[in-house]
Amino acid sequence: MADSILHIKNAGKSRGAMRVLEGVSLNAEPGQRIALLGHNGAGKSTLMKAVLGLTTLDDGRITVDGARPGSAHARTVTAYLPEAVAFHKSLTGREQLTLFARLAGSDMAQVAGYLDRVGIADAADRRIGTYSKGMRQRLGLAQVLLGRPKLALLDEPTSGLDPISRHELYAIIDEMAAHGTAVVIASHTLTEVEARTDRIAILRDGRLVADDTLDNLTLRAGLPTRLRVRAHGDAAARIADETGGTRVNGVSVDLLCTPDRKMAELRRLSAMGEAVADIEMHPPRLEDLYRHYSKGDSQ
Ligand SMILES: Nc1ncnc2c1ncn2[C@@H]1O[C@H](COP(=O)(O)OP(=O)(O)OP(=O)(O)O)[C@@H](O)[C@H]1O
Repeated sequence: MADSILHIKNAGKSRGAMRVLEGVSLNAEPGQRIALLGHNGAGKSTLMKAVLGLTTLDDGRITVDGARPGSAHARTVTAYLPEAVAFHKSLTGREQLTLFARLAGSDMAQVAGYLDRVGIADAADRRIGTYSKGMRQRLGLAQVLLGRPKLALLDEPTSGLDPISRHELYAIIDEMAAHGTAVVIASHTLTEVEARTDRIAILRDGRLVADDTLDNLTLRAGLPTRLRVRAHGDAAARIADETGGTRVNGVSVDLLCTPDRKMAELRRLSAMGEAVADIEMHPPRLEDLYRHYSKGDSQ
């Protein structure tokens, strides 16, 4: 698409005899938050490195804001947060970020504001060698923010962070996206990306096996929704009998129904009147979808 910041077309790469990327096409538009998922060794880091210009492709083409990965323009508009951020241990957080601002030609007056934004203002004048992993991760995020990138690549950004820090990090990612940055997040933490991304891309053995919104992936997978029906009095046996569901405890019955059968099933339950006290719906989670797409159930 013309207004994509990141265009990946048919990316292919071999390492020795192994094909680590094959026919991968992916676009990222301004303001989009894309989760890049895949098992260990699926090719996520290789793809990110190719976008950063740190490794070359054997086939296909990548452009970043119209430029070649690794070119001066692509580097200016791209920010990268590696999983394990490495800094000069002897510098303070403020010195490191000021150094980065100078190198990147960013506004140095904003350093304090970014340190505050990521929650390490109090530790700004301590040496990075004394920081916890989470604090280094926050400093890395400040560095990403300071570059005001059009494209941010975040590799497992929440690893090493406690639950509150994770929540704060996603709030910052949301803000970046709201300001137009396209954010690609490689992650294994499905519950987080489920709620906080616009699109899910799944790599399996170097191939992209899914790339869509969570809703569309759910529809296409056709995985069942679980209906948990709570019975009134002793009606559970009757409900299980009439619906073919499974009794799960004294008063409830579980029914699995595909998306196209869901409304019919609800109408049938509703026609049972007083026998049904309550119905809880449990649609498939990203975890179920991930398993479906990454294990090849989709083909
Ligand atoms: N420098 C390298 N030399 C040889 N093979 C490599 C190199 N880097 C990666 N590979 C191989 O390429 C494949 C893809 O690796 P990659 O690191 O891209 O996967 P990943 O999806 O990022 O995995 P993880 O979730 O474990 O970080 C793997 O089989 C890996 O062994």
